[in-house]
Amino acid sequence: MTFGSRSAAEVVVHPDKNSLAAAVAARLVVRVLDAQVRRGRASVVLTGGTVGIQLLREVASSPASHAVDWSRVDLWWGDERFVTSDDGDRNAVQAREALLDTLATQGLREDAVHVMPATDDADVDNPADPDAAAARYAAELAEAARAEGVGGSVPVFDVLMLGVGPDGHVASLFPEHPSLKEGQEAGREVIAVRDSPKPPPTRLSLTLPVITSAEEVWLVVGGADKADAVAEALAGPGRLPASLVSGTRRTLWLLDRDAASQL
Ligand SMILES: O=C1O[C@H](COP(=O)(O)O)[C@@H](O)[C@H](O)[C@H]1O
Repeated sequence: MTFGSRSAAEVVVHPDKNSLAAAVAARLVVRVLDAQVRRGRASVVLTGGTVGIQLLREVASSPASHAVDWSRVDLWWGDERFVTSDDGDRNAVQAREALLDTLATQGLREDAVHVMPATDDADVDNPADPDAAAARYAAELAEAARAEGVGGSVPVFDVLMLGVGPDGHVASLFPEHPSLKEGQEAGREVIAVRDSPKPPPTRLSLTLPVITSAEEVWLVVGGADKADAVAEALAGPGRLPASLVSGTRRTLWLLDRDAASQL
């Protein structure tokens, strides 16, 4: 895979984490509606993390979300912790609790909820092997791309959301971690990350070329502990994975005032 064309970063600052989560939720509902009008369906890549999960709760309680036809939405994940499927550390478990259980009663199809593999999946040949799990998720992406007839190895992502760690990581792509370079050199869509600097140690992640293939990439960041990473990433491409992501049409940094305080 090659990197998509880069769009320039736009920055929107909200007063605090709560208003950030509510505003991103509203923006997400509109983006999904627009995609459905334009191409009949919508495909969203979810993130874990504090604000990433809080914004899902906001969607669940938003009257506007009833305007969406959830039976025509696909959900993917940017990264996942490679633990058992019921582990509360999993981004997918947190997302189900925050939003997806609600959307299941509003038409969201279970086969459109593309969770990343877990260590206890019955259909993973070697459940303990994160590389096999990464390959299986890559195959699921390729199958979706084939079904859409878009060519390439991943489907259209209308919007891909990311949190940013205080160290500048996005998804489970950590600065200077060997998996970052290895995944790219091997041309992989999904990588296994071992010895993650943030627990749990084993994770799965989309790679930079897949992330940058999304039409819109939204970096959703709240908190003063992220301010230095945000400022460094927005200064231009460099050491931090957060500085290397962009959407083909739009790159939005959605911040609270604390996260924006070093700009
Ligand atoms: O480990 C992870 O962390 C990031 C950021 O989380 P936050 O709680 O500091 O906002 C998150 O985006 C990622 O999906 C997750 O696996």
